[in-house]
Amino acid sequence: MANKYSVILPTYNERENLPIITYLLAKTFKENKLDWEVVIVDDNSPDGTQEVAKQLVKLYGEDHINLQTRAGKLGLGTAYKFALDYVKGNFVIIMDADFSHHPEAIPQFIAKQKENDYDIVTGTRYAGNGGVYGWNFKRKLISRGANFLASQLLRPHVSDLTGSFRLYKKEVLAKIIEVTQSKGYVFQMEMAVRARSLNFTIAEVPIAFVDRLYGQSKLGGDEIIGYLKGLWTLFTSV
Ligand SMILES: Nc1nc2c(ncn2[C@@H]2O[C@H](COP(=O)(O)OP(=O)(O)O[C@H]3O[C@H](CO)[C@@H](O)[C@H](O)[C@@H]3O)[C@@H](O)[C@H]2O)c(=O)[nH]1
Ligand SMILES: [Mg+2]
Repeated sequence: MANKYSVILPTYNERENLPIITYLLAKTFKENKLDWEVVIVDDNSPDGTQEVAKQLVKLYGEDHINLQTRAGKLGLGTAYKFALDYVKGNFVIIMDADFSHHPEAIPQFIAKQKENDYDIVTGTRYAGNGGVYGWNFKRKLISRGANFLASQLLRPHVSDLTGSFRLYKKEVLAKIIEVTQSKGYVFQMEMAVRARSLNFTIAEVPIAFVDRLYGQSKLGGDEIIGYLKGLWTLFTSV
């Protein structure tokens, strides 16, 4: 059976970004002759993201764009969990909808996965020629601090624990999600830690993370507190 790649795109107020990211995803998959779909999970964004998404379903067809909606903002972690039920591909790519994760890296993820039939390929900003562009000092410090804390407590096997541009075998993602409890941004870190305890193989691809062009980040104080709580729970339980 030929491989199919399902991209899960969680959206909250991504009206401007969604058409362009979808266009670039479609272009990348077509150019590389890959079977693809995008599962959009929109949490009733007040900016009208859903109206834009409905137009995209018409434009690209239901086979390629699957719009799923929830009644309100329920968090990034639960969006992936929710989307998994609708995924038709045997591989799943999770990424942000705001261009911080660029579709052009996807062929590299796929090539890396094939090198050794890896279970997971994760993008890293903190190894090789990876990097972060456009963030202010405070945001860089939060991300570095989150990774440093986690690296001290959890001795990770990946260089970017909080990044969220990743490729999974679908059944691997399902097994990890089954045992992952976090609801917010901390989800990414917990998934990487669970992947290790379940003995899945992980490879890394350096990525350039560029801050969003349109709209605002949804990372707030409550997410940071959620991260610290999640980190502590993992430290004391894994
Ligand atoms: N459906 C849904 N989508 C959400 C929610 N919260 C955020 N999103 C979507 O999730 C993606 C990431 O959100 P951003 O608000 O752009 O995150 P960021 O601050 O740029 O954070 C990035 O860096 C973090 C630290 O490295 C990452 O943990 C995070 O995943 C992301 O890559 C975007 O597509 C955004 O619309 C939510 O509650 N529900
Ligand atoms: Mg972002």
